[in-house]
Amino acid sequence: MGYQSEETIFALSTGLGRAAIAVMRVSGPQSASLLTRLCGKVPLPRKAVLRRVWQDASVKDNLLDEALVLWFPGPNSYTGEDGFELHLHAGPAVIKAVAEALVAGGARPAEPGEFTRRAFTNGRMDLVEAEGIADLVDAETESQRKLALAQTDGALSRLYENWAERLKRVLAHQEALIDFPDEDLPEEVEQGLLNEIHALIGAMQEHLQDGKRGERIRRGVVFAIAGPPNAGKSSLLNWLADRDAAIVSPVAGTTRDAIEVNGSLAGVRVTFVDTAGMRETQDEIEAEGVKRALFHVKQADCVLQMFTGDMLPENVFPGALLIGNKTDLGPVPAKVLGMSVIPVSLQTGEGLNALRTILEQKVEALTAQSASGAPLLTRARHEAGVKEACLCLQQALEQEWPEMRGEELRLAMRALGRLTGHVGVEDLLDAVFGQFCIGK
Ligand SMILES: Nc1nc2c(c(=O)[nH]1)N(C=O)[C@@H](CNc1ccc(C(=O)N[C@@H](CCC(=O)O)C(=O)O)cc1)CN2
Ligand SMILES: Nc1nc2c(ncn2[C@@H]2O[C@H](COP(=O)(O)OP(=O)(O)OP(=O)(O)O)[C@@H](O)[C@H]2O)c(=O)[nH]1
Ligand SMILES: [Mg+2]
Repeated sequence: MGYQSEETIFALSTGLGRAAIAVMRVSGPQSASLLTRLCGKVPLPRKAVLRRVWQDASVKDNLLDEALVLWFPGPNSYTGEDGFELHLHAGPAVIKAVAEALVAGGARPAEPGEFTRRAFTNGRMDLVEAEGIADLVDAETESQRKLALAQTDGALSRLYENWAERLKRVLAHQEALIDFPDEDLPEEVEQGLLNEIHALIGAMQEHLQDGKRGERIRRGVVFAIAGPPNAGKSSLLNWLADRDAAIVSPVAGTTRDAIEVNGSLAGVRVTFVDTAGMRETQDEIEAEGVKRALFHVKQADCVLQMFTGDMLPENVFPGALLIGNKTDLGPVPAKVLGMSVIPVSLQTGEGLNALRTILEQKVEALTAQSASGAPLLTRARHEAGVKEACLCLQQALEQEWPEMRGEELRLAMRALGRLTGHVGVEDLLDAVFGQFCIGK
């Protein structure tokens, strides 16, 4: 059994704003007495019942609402402790009155992510699965949903746990070599151990090299739109956004600040960043805009490099897609510096369907799952942990002394343990759960 929380917490688990129903969620040791206080008695576990909700049901004082009530006794509930839900009429006054009744009964408002934090502390899920739940709540696209769901289901946890298991066996063999150096342990023990370390390093490197795919799906694929002034970059952004997000004008140097628009392509979340036209300029503000444009070009997963037939680019940004605009005014070459050009006219719409298809293909290529179907790396926290474990294993291979090798193996083990939250993560928890929304 995990620890027992002392405090009973509550939060509105459904969003604010006009709605029919609001779910008030409660968890902690005083749940049963609170539920009795508000509704008179505790219903059967997980059976929805319709009850009147009072400020104090024992004296039928001050009726607050009529609600659907669900009782979730621990330890098999979401949080692992006693809890209940009130499905209320979603008026702000109802919610406020019920919150006040809960406070009067001894509960306090929950911190962001506190329900899931309790689920973690009570051993209902590990840290990677908890992060998956936060991502599932935030998921806006189909690919984000699938990635997060796989993670809540433990696919990524199982990968990390499998490494930790294998490492534990390596460490046990290493300890045997330390404790019985002169005994006749078979030669194969040391060779087998080294082979396994190599295999683990290989698996970790493959996971890391699976690149930024998982992170791209989770955070969105970023396209930066760059090129000289007046090429039609803001016109392209507005077409992609399907609204007037950026100012379009015949004046060269119109856009200064980078303008970001979110959308979805091929079921993937994408961000398009329109930037200032790049040129030498005396204007201080425009120069700052150009600086920011270069920053976004560097950060982007793919650059949409725009130009027109009368000002061909002298160089191409790495991995860029070349877009030749204003075909209505004159032809653009089929190739520039050996690279194919996508001809379009934002004015007439010519070539835009083809462009959309190319962008969808690009997004698919940037986020494609590996053929093995192995779970993807999704967060910088995981990347750092796997990198650290991998580095320790590489250092273990370089140690002459068995004791030193053992130490590096233990450090690798610890790095993996911190990933899933099985060891020494107290310092991490505020950072992980602070990113959740209230009521989760
Ligand atoms: N109204 C409501 N909808 C919800 C949730 C919730 O807590 N409340 N969830 C929460 O995020 C998600 C579903 N997750 C859930 C997880 C466990 C249980 C549950 O009833 N557990 C049982 C034990 C089940 C068993 O082990 O057999 C229990 O509480 O006794 C319910 C929902 C999404 N939808
Ligand atoms: N004829 C024609 N004009 C276009 C086309 N696309 C954009 N324009 C015009 O070109 C001008 C510049 O367009 P913008 O989209 O503001 O260009 P920009 O690249 O964002 O320019 P800066 O922000 O100054 O760097 C505007 O007057 C647009 O209406 C096109 O395909 N054909
Ligand atoms: Mg512009």
